[in-house]
Amino acid sequence: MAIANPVLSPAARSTQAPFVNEAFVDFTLALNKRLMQSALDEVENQLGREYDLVIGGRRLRTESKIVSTNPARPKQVVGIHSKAGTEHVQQAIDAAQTAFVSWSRTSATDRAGLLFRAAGLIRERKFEFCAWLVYEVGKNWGEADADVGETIDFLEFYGREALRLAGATTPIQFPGERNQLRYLPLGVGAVISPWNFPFAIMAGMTAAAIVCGNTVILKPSEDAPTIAARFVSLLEEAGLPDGVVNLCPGSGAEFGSALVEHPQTRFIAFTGSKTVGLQIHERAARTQPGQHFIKRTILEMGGKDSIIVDNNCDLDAAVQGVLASAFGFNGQKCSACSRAIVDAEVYNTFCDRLQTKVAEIKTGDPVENVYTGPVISEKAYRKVLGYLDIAKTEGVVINGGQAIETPEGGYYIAPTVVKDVAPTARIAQEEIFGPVLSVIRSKNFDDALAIANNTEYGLTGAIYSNSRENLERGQNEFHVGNLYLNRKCTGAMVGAHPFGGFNMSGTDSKAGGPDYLLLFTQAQSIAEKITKTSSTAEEQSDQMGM
Ligand SMILES: NC(=O)c1ccc[n+]([C@@H]2O[C@H](COP(=O)([O-])OP(=O)(O)OC[C@H]3O[C@@H](n4cnc5c(N)ncnc54)[C@H](O)[C@@H]3O)[C@@H](O)[C@H]2O)c1
Ligand SMILES: N[C@@H](CCC=O)C(=O)O
Repeated sequence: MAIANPVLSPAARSTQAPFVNEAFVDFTLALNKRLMQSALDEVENQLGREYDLVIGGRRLRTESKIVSTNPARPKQVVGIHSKAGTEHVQQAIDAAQTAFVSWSRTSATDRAGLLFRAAGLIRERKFEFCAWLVYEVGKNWGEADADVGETIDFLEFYGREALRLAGATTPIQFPGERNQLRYLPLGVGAVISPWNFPFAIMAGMTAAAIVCGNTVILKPSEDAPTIAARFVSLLEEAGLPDGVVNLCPGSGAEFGSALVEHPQTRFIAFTGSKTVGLQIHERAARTQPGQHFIKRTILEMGGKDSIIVDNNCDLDAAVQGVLASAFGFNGQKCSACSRAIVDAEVYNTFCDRLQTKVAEIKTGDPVENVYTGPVISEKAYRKVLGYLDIAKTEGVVINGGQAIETPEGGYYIAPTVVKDVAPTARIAQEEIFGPVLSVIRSKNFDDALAIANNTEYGLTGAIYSNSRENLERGQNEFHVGNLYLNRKCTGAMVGAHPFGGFNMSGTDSKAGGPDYLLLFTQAQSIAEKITKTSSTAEEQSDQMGM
């Protein structure tokens, strides 16, 4: 199915044009609403299909399956996926290794071209991909569009970045030598992705790896394999050679860890939880028999992100920013605000205004495009409900605090605000990854900064303040990878907000930034002495001082 979007971008952008972020779809326009509705209808007709593993371009069907279901209606099957077991690891590595021989020698222009064509195809089918995200992970239309838009951005951005890297030179040419600096691919790598940005993060890590000449085994989340399968098919349509991306949905603990430990896996690009990220870090560090390189790990992990609300700020803007950051996609973002640290002078007013606004949030089936939908799975639902029990002992619940039951049995939890939470309380320290916000009172700005820095994480943070001095102090003292001033702490844009966290939030890889591709390469420096036989006419005349 190809649903074109005549409003936004009728044609793929010129690859020569400077990068610009993909425009968001305006769902208030009747035409876009209609296009989205018909995409939802068409995708609904495709739910429940079977998808195979893709290894070396061949489809492989397994007995064992991963069944992906709609979190809003858990009985609705989105896709049935062949499940890679540990026995598929070697097969996938071999296919990737074979493909590496030619893909690593393919020009940067051709590799970037693949990304640009894929971006163009996704742009043409934007509503269709949004619909898949609505069904598979419960995003509302705007959140789905942001995920699809970010995917296009990653493809367009990394394509251009690869061309830029291909033109790298040494800062100087040493007299009498010809000096080169080349960024070579690493080899075969693992891409292990989470379910919460199942398109953008999965496709972004994959695209970055392959545009540098690497080949990969892609292991998407068990909660979102369908979007990955559709992405790999689209890459094939865009001209992906066999074996460059090998799609292996599988269990993280089994297939994922076997892949990480394999002696031929040269790098692991992972985005997910702290616990799994640290396990990967440890396993990858252990040298396996036959391994002759140090594995590289690119690990982006969880967050416990704070917004500081200063006593002199625009309080309505702060309420709005906290609400959007805490409850956008039900707080299921690593960047989500789960701690509002509010100055004592404005604390009560802030809590009252926030309570009123949160009470207006509509929760329901994302197909209807409501603000918040279900959490991803029964496991997540149970985990968040467990934290709601803890919340009742650690603060005063002023919104939500319970599940919302529906006839379809969706995993809904009411947007929850807990005030008077101590900075060291469990709900103020542990990543809940659901619609639960703790509000913490601070004595003054110093106290607010100390509280903001008191978790093991360091991903995003924001400050609402009208004091230049405090905003500047925040820039020096609020220790997070992505700091936002007088705006929400979610919604990083490719190119503008390179994304990645400090401390236990990860290796600060800065996805969507100018340094990201370097992580997927090894730089080689070549120096050739200029001799009569090796030099060009120009170099010979330079040598002779002409
Ligand atoms: N920092 C970021 O950029 C960022 C972005 C998105 C999500 N996240 C984080 O991701 C988490 C939510 O995603 P999730 O629930 O999918 O995370 P997760 O860690 O449970 O799973 C992530 C991926 O790792 C795989 N996996 C699980 N165990 C493994 C193992 N032992 N070895 C190898 N792979 C294994 C999973 O199958 C999945 O594909 C949250 O903590 C969130 O903060 C971080
Ligand atoms: N990049 C996203 C968060 C990704 C993690 O979940 C944001 O900026 O909100």
